[in-house]
Amino acid sequence: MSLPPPLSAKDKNSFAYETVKDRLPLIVTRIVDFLARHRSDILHDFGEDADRECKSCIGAMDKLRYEIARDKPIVLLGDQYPDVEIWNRCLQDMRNKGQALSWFQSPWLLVECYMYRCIMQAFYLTKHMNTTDPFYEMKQRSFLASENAAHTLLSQLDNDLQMKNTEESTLREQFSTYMEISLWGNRCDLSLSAGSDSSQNHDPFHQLSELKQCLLINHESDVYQYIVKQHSDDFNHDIYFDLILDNAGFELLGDLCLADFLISKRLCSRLTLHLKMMPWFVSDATRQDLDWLFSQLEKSQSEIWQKTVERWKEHVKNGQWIITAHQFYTLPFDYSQMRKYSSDLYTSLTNSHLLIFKGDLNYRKLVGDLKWNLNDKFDYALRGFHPTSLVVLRTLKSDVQLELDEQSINYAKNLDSNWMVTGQFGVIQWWKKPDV
Ligand SMILES: O=P(O)(O)OC[C@H]1O[C@](O)(CO)[C@@H](O)[C@@H]1O
Ligand SMILES: [Mn+2]
Repeated sequence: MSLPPPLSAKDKNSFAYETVKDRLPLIVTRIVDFLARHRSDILHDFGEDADRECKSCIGAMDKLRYEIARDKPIVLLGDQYPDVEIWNRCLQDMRNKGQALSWFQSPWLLVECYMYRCIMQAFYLTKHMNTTDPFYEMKQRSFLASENAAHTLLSQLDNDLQMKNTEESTLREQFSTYMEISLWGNRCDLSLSAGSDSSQNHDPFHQLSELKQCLLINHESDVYQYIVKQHSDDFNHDIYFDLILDNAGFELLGDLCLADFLISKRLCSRLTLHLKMMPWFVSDATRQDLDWLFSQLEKSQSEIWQKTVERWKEHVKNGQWIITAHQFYTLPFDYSQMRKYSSDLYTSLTNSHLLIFKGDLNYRKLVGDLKWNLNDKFDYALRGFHPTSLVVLRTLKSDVQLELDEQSINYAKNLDSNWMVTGQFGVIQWWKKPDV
């Protein structure tokens, strides 16, 4: 199988170059700010030892920034986190094959993942800060600034779920609505804006019809037909879905609304939510972010928020929602390598009827972050990652996209010359596993 080369910052006209040159150092700078702001609290709460650790984290961030800017070699990791061995083996293998290992010369996916892993290494090497999430303030702030939109969303969900014996056409419409709410929530990510505001201020339902024109691929009805078929093939059997989550905050809220809708309307009987095991790409959701979101709903004055979180906790308690975080999602591999490096995860996904992947990074990993042509086939780009049928809900924030027709390309280009990287456009792209 001949494959295109990986996206890389060595190509000076690429978004990868811009990201490694400007965006990544800015993200590291924001962590220095974060640490500097909290240093006196850390000293006060945990003493001199912790203060020294805070200083060492600041030093590690400065060093990281310098090494990125100077295109220094990528070196092996040295903390005690359980994934170190696999990371180092990957880096060592690349070195043995004579591949360049530096910030601007290596594949973009590798260096971008490596940066977040290096950030966490600095924290993992401390005694007092090894559970600190350097992005938590940004994530929480962005959710709190989206409170009105969150209220509108949860009220509408409450209405829709109260409706009993929903007609088929209404159910179909509601399915589209929650898919699109989840999709456009992906505009609210913080790594693209290097952590500055990305809150949702508008009525999310109102915006949907307007946003239709930004939807460059819409396979919603294929997905719906597929789900209906799963039910009609065997009325009584259990239907399992997996939702591979992306960002915390308003995006996560929208994803949970979709997950709730799918369970409550019995479109599936069990849904597994996949989180990240460590802070990742600034805004990606961890278990702590999910717990924090639940606590915000619980302590709210709003009856609807409280009722919603009660229902969500019930889904977890009765096993209809399974919450998990696998190490694979924070390794530098793309999804075609999952079977080799995390066969347990791959096998569990083969038991699912539908995988819903959220966001840009998941898309990059599905297609290997390679320099595909816009009209290349999505099926081909998956390179054998075929555990089960899948759909991606993604806004475009990097210069890779598959199977886009000429008309849509021209349309988007005319509206915005940077159409591939601003998050303005989105796709709902579907791949069906062939029947055997
Ligand atoms: O949260 P998402 O949708 O995966 O987006 C993260 C994207 O933002 C960027 O970090 C911007 O640099 C991309 O590299 C990445 O693909
Ligand atoms: Mn993300």
